[in-house]
Amino acid sequence: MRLPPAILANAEEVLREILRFSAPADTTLSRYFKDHPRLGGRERGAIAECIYNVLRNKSFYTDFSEAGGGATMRRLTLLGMSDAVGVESLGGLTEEEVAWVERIMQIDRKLMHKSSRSNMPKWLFDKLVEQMGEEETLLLADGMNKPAPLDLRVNALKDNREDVAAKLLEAPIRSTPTPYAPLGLRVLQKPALQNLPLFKDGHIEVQDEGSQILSAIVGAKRGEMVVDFCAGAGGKTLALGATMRNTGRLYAFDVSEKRLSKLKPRLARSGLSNVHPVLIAHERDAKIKRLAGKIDRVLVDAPCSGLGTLRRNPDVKWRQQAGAIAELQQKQAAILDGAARLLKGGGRLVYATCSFLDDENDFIAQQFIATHPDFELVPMSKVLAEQKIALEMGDYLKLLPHKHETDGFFAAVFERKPMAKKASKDEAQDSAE
Ligand SMILES: C[S@@+](CC[C@H](N)C(=O)[O-])C[C@H]1O[C@@H](n2cnc3c(N)ncnc32)[C@H](O)[C@@H]1O
Repeated sequence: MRLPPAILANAEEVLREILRFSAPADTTLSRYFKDHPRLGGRERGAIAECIYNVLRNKSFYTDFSEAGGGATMRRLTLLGMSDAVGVESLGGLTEEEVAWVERIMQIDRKLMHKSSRSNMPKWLFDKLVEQMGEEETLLLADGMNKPAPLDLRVNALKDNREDVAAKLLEAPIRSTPTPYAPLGLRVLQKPALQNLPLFKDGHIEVQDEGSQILSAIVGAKRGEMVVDFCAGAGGKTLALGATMRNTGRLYAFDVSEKRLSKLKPRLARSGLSNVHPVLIAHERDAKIKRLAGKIDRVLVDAPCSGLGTLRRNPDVKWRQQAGAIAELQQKQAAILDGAARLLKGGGRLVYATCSFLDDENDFIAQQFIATHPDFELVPMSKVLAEQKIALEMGDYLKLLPHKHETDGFFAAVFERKPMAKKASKDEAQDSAE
């Protein structure tokens, strides 16, 4: 059955708003659906897919939508919808529009100019070509333009991967073990999980395999003192707490009360009682100073451009500005420096981002080592071997969708050298402040 013509008008209306890029696309879309309760499930699905198609393929679509007659926004919507449901499923199109869409759909996208083919803003395309070459940039762009699969992490406190897979199958939801993360399951469809007892009782959490790997390389152990410095809504906190088998102390710091408040219901489901959420004002907060030199492991999942999550949030590449990266770098370095003070001798500091830009990754890691002689880099190959994760990496973790089928993630691990007597005394004084 064809979709009613009004759906195109709805999609065009919300697309116009989203392309102003004044708010994240998913926020605008949810609000639009709330304001239009009469839209049914199929219509909502088609509109959402149309919007995400436009965000993923904006350069390609725009090249063709700006030429010819008719309003550009209508043409963008037509292309997004046709890629979503097929032009034959759209009601209310003129013959001319159908012919135009069919013509565009037949174009071999590989023949387009490389920058358009990448569907990225020019500054980002140029930066990536400089960083990894043109061929790799296009592969990355293609990988980032595919929707992400749905990954789950099994809560080892409550269940194991095999049993969860069997229980999911009863639902019936088919899943396969993730290739690298030991507790991950990749779900082959996109089912609603919220009402499943497995979810409500905290046996599973939704978490990209990359994020699970990142939590694993922190290497948190039973009885340790651990800090998740930028905990947000606690995706990685929950994984760390379970790795610690609900023992020791795990501090979840963040400057955002709103984000930390989202951790609470997740904590309740998870069964963890070793987690202590702490709202901090900034990375030099007195609450942090009290713990200086006392912590075994610190994860800094730093605020970043978020470009590694383009599979889920394709609007990020259009919303992010080239100039914002320098500002982020300053913040990243400051947070890392603040977090480093927490570690005891022999303790490990993990710096992570969900970005694939060297500026936010290698650069920050190298700058940290150059300015912190009391730390040394632990090669990622060593860290991964310790965790028995079968991934080949050099000094750093660099996960990319076209290579590992995960979001884009970066991580570097530093170990604090055993502290000299004087340094320990200084830290003790710090912590007394
Ligand atoms: C990439 S997000 C963290 C995501 C989270 N770890 C997770 O797994 O869901 C970065 C977080 O850093 C927080 N943040 C920003 N500035 C900070 C600061 N100075 N100290 C601590 N956290 C900060 C942000 O509020 C945000 O929640």
